[in-house]
Amino acid sequence: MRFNVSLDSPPELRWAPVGRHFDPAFMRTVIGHIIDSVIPKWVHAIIRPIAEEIGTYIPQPYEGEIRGLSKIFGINVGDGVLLNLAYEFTAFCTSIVAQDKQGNIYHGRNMDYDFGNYLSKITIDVDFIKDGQVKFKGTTFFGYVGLWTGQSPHKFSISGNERDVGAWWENAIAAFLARYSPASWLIRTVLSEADDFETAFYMLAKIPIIADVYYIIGGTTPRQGAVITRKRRGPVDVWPLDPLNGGWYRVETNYDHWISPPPYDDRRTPAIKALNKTGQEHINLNSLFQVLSTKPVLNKLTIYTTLMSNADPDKYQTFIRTQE
Ligand SMILES: CCCCCCCCCCCCCCCC(=O)NCCO
Repeated sequence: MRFNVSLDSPPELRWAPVGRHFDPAFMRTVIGHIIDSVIPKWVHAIIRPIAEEIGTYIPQPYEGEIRGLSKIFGINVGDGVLLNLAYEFTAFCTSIVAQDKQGNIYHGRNMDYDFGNYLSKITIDVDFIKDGQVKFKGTTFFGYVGLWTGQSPHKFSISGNERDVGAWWENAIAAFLARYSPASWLIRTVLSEADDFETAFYMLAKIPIIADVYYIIGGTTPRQGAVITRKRRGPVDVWPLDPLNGGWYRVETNYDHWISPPPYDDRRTPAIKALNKTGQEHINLNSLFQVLSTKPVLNKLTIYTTLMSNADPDKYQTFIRTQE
């Protein structure tokens, strides 16, 4: 499903046209289920009242959008905030950035997460419109205002993958109260504000965030692609494309690239094998889709696959993948 969201409308009102396509009762079922499963009871009890004071802690447009969405769904705004901070160790994603022989950059990602039976029904592609133009695109679960996947047309694309966060809530809430950005909000902020690949890269590497993450960025010209491994206050590692030395792609799952993935969750090796079999001369959005469809890169938790080619933004496309 693809929707337009107008950045020229006030944040509190801009999601209302999308809301008309979803049943609020179904949304409340999804929200209740995820809150009960994901948010520790102690976090819910302590943070919900704080989260209700959202104007104090949350910058625009996120504050207004979460307030507006909570009204549409008929839920407590504190719950709306908490769900928008959700960042889970059960998220197992794969992102790939690759360059073909002509220097074109392709970027794809699988979003693997629990609750696929619900979340596949509220996965949406959004064109964020400013002054009649698409300012940026993104893929999200309706109600989740951050972006884990998005593109600034003709400039760059970004995906985010979870980095081992363990029991992250405590530190994340502390960092949030110190006004660090949630990792998915930083992706959206960069899509909205960065004028070029270099600025986007710098912002993703440097701006403080509330939890560790991998940012995968692709550009429009040769060698514009990298995996940025982040801790809260800055970069741990930057792993750029290096096509002249065989590095025509980078695969990031949920483990530091310089460490072997655990044998019980090795999606990296099958992805690398599939990319090598494809070859740089045959990489394009179709073959990238095939790589992202190789098991276990594609697995029972995969909710969606998004494909992006920044020089050709009309090709931005998301496929729902939920498996039986
Ligand atoms: C204002 C109401 C909010 C309603 C939100 C409804 C659905 C939200 C579902 C939240 C799911 C969070 C997904 C995060 C996955 C993740 O951490 N990915 C890490 C990157 O791969």
